[in-house]
Amino acid sequence: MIESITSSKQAIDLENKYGAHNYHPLPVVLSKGEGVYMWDVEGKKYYDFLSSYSAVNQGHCHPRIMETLVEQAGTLTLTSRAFHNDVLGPFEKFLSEYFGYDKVLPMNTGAEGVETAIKIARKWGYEKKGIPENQGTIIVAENNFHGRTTTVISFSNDENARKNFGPYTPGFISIPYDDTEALEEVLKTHDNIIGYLVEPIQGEAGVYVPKDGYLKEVSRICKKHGVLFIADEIQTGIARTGKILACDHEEVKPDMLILGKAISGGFYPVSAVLADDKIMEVILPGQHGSTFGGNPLGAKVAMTALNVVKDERLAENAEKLGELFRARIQKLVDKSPFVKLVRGKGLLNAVVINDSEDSETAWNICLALKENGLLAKPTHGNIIRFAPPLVITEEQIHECCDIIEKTISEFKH
Ligand SMILES: Cc1ncc(COP(=O)(O)O)c(CNc2cccc(C(=O)O)c2)c1O
Repeated sequence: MIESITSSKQAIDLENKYGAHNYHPLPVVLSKGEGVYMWDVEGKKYYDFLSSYSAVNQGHCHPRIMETLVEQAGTLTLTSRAFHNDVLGPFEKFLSEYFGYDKVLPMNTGAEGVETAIKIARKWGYEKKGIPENQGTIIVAENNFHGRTTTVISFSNDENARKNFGPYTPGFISIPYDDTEALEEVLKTHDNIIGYLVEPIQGEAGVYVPKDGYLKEVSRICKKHGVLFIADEIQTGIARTGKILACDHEEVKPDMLILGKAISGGFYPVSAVLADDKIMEVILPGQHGSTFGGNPLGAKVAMTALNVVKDERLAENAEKLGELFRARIQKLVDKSPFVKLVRGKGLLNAVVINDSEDSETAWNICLALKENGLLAKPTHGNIIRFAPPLVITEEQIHECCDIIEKTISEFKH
């Protein structure tokens, strides 16, 4: 029997009783989404300022993507890779040309994309670079977030994400983020380095935007030492930061590109690893894959979702309205005791609340924002991420800044 929900409390009670408690959501139960808006079970309307962690850049239930989903869902959803189908090839060509790589390996979730990139990079290290088998090392950045699988949390330094999930996968070394001297030092003092896996902007760590030129320098150093620059653009990609890719701000092309989230506009899990032939050719039949990887339904949805990004000039909109957002919130920084700073790129922004890491202030401000019709959530402790769908208008950004200003100016500890 499927229980129909008539109240938010009823939904939350069901989750508490029957669901694993692996999240701590804000106390709101959503039942409808459209563009930049979501509605809860009681019919209250909200601005979505999280976009499902940048998976809904095109806005909720985008009509063009929905039409593609419905049409393909009634035609052919899944063949497995045991057989060909008439969508995968066109999808792989479309994605390769859209991002400028020779080949694509399609998967489903972001973490699967990261795991896939690690496997390909390792194989390249052993078979192309001549690193002794099982002795390869991939450099990662401290405070990284690349997903929740066992290998990925093995190189996390977030104790909450890794404690009691061991034994951990070896073969990773951490360096400080936004520190190219540390990268160069590791490359000079360690053998068997395969590559550097890094987020162009660290999202979960709290929207840490590196110094201008960081990515260009990372690319130069990796080339100089013959190691792979592996960019995880799962959260920063697909127009979120004001360019199609965050790497585009510095006109660098990573050796391996990992995509997910908004590649399919929030309709269907699609992720992908892109690389040129000299890297991707190390993967031979039977060496990697997934039941749903590259399926016709997800592939068709992703092509429409990516066309929407360009047709609706979402990167340009993110660039313009991101500047406007930060300028408005900066005024708040100047006058409110609660707001320490605002930072970000395009429409990936965060506000650092003027309180200790372990305070409840950021959480309580998000509760107050919810009451005022805007949904956002702290990334860590005292940092609130603000990331609306990229279809937001100038008028809506101003209305949201009004809500944020009102909420913070009325906020009492
Ligand atoms: C940079 C980056 N890389 C990999 C992942 C993993 O993607 P998947 O979640 O699709 O496996 C992310 C995901 N980012 C992210 C951010 C906040 C919460 C959550 C969550 O697991 O609820 C995920 C991410 O932000």
